[in-house]
Amino acid sequence: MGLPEPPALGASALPAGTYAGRTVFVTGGGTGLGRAIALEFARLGANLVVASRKEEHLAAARETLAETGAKVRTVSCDIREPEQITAAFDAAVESFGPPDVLINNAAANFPVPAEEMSPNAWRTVVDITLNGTYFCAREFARRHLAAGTPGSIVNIGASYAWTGGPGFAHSAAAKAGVKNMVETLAVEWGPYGIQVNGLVPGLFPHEDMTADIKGNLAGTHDKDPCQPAMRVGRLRELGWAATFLASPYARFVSGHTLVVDGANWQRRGLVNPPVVTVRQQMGKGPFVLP
Ligand SMILES: CCCCCCCCCCC/C=C/C(=O)SCCNC(=O)CCNC(=O)[C@H](O)C(C)(C)COP(=O)(O)OP(=O)(O)OC[C@H]1O[C@@H](n2cnc3c(N)ncnc32)[C@H](O)[C@@H]1OP(=O)(O)O
Ligand SMILES: NC(=O)C1=CN([C@@H]2O[C@H](COP(=O)(O)OP(=O)(O)OC[C@H]3O[C@@H](n4cnc5c(N)ncnc54)[C@H](OP(=O)(O)O)[C@@H]3O)[C@@H](O)[C@H]2O)C=CC1
Repeated sequence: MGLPEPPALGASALPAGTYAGRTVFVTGGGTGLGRAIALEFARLGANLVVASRKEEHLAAARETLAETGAKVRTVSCDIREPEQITAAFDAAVESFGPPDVLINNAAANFPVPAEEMSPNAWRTVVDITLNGTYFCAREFARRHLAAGTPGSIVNIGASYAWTGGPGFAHSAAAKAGVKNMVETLAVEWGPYGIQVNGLVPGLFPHEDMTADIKGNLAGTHDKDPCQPAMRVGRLRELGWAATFLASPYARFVSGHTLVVDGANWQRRGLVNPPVVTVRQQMGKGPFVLP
């Protein structure tokens, strides 16, 4: 049986118009989970700013969000580059005024055994996932602190921030940093009216997943018997959690990271199954020095 299915797409726990007149800035909002999150804010009346590198992804955001009637601005931006982030926020202000909410969703990841990872591969994932998240939060907060206005930040994380992530050493370390940053920044910026929270998706397969990750998920299906929920996450479930965390109904929630994964990260057996190395899971032979 597993956990019941959620209400249908289009339903909402929050009152209609909760975000009317508000602007939400979503990094990586043209694909997968970022687009699903942006969609839920749009349904609740927000203006959306979507920032990422690729025009095809920005076009996808415009197309999806247009269906809701929301006003949308897309901006080309690599979050590794602080000056591009400043320019993206300037563009947001030009269209709608200062963003009220920042969804730090953009990230990078690919499975690779730690011993095979190049220094540049490590740096790239940490630079996008950890540094880029901080640079965006910094830009958002500086503007609010200078103006004396409140705001809300939601950083998208991953449960291997707590558990470690064999096969994803770079991303797991970066996400641990992201979770820790939530706790620090919530305290530093709370006195100025800025909430900072984390939101951790469990397994939410989607069409935009990179080939590497899709390939490794080939055996996973909708009613996933490997998870306590006996199913994977529905994209709207993450969108609903994000709209709640950033809403007026969650004003006293700050410094918290909410896990939306049907308890998958808590799963343990009475007896451990045999260890299968990351190399075996990825179909690789023994490591040899190049
Ligand atoms: C093993 C079991 C698997 C189970 C599956 C479970 C899956 C659950 C995952 C749940 C958590 C998910 C977290 C996520 O973050 S999902 C988000 C993923 N989305 C993306 O990553 C989108 C953005 N990604 C990218 O743009 C690119 O993939 C990249 C991160 C590589 C950045 O692109 P950029 O153009 O800046 O970088 P380069 O192509 O120049 O590459 C930089 C270095 O990285 C090396 N590299 C790239 N890909 C791989 C790879 N697949 N394996 C090893 N190394 C890789 C590349 O060679 C460069 O290094 P060098 O210069 O040294 O060659
Ligand atoms: N899907 C899942 O099951 C899980 C996802 N997560 C987290 O959820 C979030 C979304 O993941 P998901 O939707 O699956 O992944 P996607 O690969 O679909 O999305 C990643 C997004 O990040 C953007 N991005 C990547 N690098 C940069 C950059 N340097 N500058 C700006 N934007 C960038 C990409 O856009 P562009 O290429 O246009 O730059 C893309 O839209 C991530 O934080 C991920 O770690 C966590 C656990 C599980």
